[in-house]
Amino acid sequence: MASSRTGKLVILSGPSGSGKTTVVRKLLGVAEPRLELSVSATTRPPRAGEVDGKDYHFLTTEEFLRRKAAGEFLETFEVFGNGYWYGTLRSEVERRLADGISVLLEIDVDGAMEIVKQYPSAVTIFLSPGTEEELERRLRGRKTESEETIQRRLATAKREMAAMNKYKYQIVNDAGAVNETVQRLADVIQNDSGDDAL
Ligand SMILES: Nc1nc2c(ncn2[C@@H]2O[C@H](COP(=O)(O)OP(=O)(O)O)[C@@H](O)[C@H]2O)c(=O)[nH]1
Ligand SMILES: Nc1ncnc2c1ncn2[C@@H]1O[C@H](COP(=O)(O)OP(=O)(O)O)[C@@H](O)[C@H]1O
Repeated sequence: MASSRTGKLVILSGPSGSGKTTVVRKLLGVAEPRLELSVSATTRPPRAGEVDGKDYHFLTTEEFLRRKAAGEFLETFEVFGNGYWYGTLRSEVERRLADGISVLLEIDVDGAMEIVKQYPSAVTIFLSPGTEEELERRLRGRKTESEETIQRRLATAKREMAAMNKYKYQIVNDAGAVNETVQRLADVIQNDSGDDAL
């Protein structure tokens, strides 16, 4: 039977390397009630092991801009100033919420604030890596980026950390404590009352 209640919209942000992908993978398995991930669209190339339609919808810039013009996105953002676009597709979010299924968005700070304007009761969570040193260690440990990209991401991280108090919840993903972080996320999402985020 379809639920008469709409699902919760959960927004998770945090600097690149804070551990979003790692904790979200585990969270989807344990969250109650059911939580599904919105797969974003991007024009950046896939990393080794990333699957189209699962990690992202990988689009050409032409296709991305065509769909943007057609109004298919809730928000779009050119994240690192390097020409790559990211965006949340309406088709990933609207139907599920109406069907009573909660949806998780893993998006950057600017995108998050755009969405909150449209969904003021969204559950907004900022994931922080603890310290700057820990963030740098994780970015280097992942071995997926060039030195230039790492430096750019560290600079962006400082700007993003400054926005953390715009989120309803702040969670530190302590080194070696992934399972604890996942549990805290699950608790926050389950217990949020739906009061407006701002
Ligand atoms: N605004 C917006 N940001 C997004 C979206 N999808 C991903 N991002 C953000 O884009 C940034 C870069 O993501 P990605 O290239 O996968 O790198 P990662 O953060 O290191 O995994 C991260 O801050 C994501 O949260 C989206 O649909 N909209
Ligand atoms: N709590 C943690 N302690 C130590 N390392 C972590 C923790 N969470 C994530 N990592 C590692 O840090 C790196 C960045 O995590 P990732 O999930 O890719 O971050 P993001 O999606 O935010 O960019 C990965 O190599 C991951 O295994």
